[in-house]
Amino acid sequence: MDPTRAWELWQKVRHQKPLVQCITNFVSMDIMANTLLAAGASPAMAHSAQEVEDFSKLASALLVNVGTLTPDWTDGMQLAAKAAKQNGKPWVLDPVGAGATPFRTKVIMDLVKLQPTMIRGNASEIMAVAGAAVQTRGVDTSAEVSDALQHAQQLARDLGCIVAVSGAVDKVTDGKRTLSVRNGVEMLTYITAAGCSVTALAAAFISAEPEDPLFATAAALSIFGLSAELGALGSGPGSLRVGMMDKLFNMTWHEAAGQGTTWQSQGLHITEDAL
Ligand SMILES: Nc1ncnc2c1ncn2[C@@H]1O[C@H](COP(=O)(O)OP(=O)(O)O)[C@@H](O)[C@H]1O
Ligand SMILES: Cc1ncsc1CCOP(=O)(O)O
Ligand SMILES: [Mg+2]
Repeated sequence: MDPTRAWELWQKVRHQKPLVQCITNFVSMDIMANTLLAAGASPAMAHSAQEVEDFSKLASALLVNVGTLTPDWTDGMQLAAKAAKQNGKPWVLDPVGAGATPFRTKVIMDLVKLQPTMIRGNASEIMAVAGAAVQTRGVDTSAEVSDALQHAQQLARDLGCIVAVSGAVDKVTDGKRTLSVRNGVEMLTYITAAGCSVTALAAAFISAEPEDPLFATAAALSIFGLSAELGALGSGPGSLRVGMMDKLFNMTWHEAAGQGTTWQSQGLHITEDAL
């Protein structure tokens, strides 16, 4: 696909500066908020059941992430998702560690019933949400994207939502069409909360392109991945975090289009899979 559309959507996000209401885990709060800010959105981390419904009126999108789950957070998650639906705001779910424990899986499946606009997880998380047999290790994947693809497509059809499976090549599907995103670096798997952050970025992108959440999700994954490619300084996860954040802030059109970089970057790389 021509990178122009993803780039223009990004500029729309920057122009609109959507407020993304984030109910997320303690590990990810900092990097997620900074990812949203660097890319041009506006984060607000607010999880109390006392205020999530009021926040929903202000926000352009909601992210729910179950990473560091405790029972006192689940009411806020449910209320926020219901309020987003009622207010016509997109909401996205990051089912961190789905399948790892019965408590976590039950909370996730109850949230899934509230019709998220998009679910993004790694391969084993998406397989667990789809009810497939998978041995979840924790929050990192124990499966390959190829193992999860058919489950993701079925899940998307069953729920009528977008499902994204991240990994070396990300797959984003509505159950009929599937997009592949070939951006990112393997070193991202050594940065905690990279997946959490890209899910939040997708919420921002979907709010700016609500009529095409499939493409908006792929665009967010592609931009996040390319920022990591261009920002990787080569020495390790610490510098990748910094370099990636800088590229989310200052990536140029030439870099997005894969032109004029000093190495072999192809730029934003989204393709549609053959049926
Ligand atoms: N092997 C890889 N090569 C390139 N990019 C990757 C790889 N694994 C994950 N990514 C990227 O890292 C980000 C987080 O994905 P992932 O590690 O699958 O999620 P999680 O952190 O939730 O387990 C995504 O943008 C994804 O595209
Ligand atoms: C390490 C950890 N533990 C609970 S949540 C969390 C962060 C997971 O982030 P990600 O799924 O993006 O790697
Ligand atoms: Mg994750």
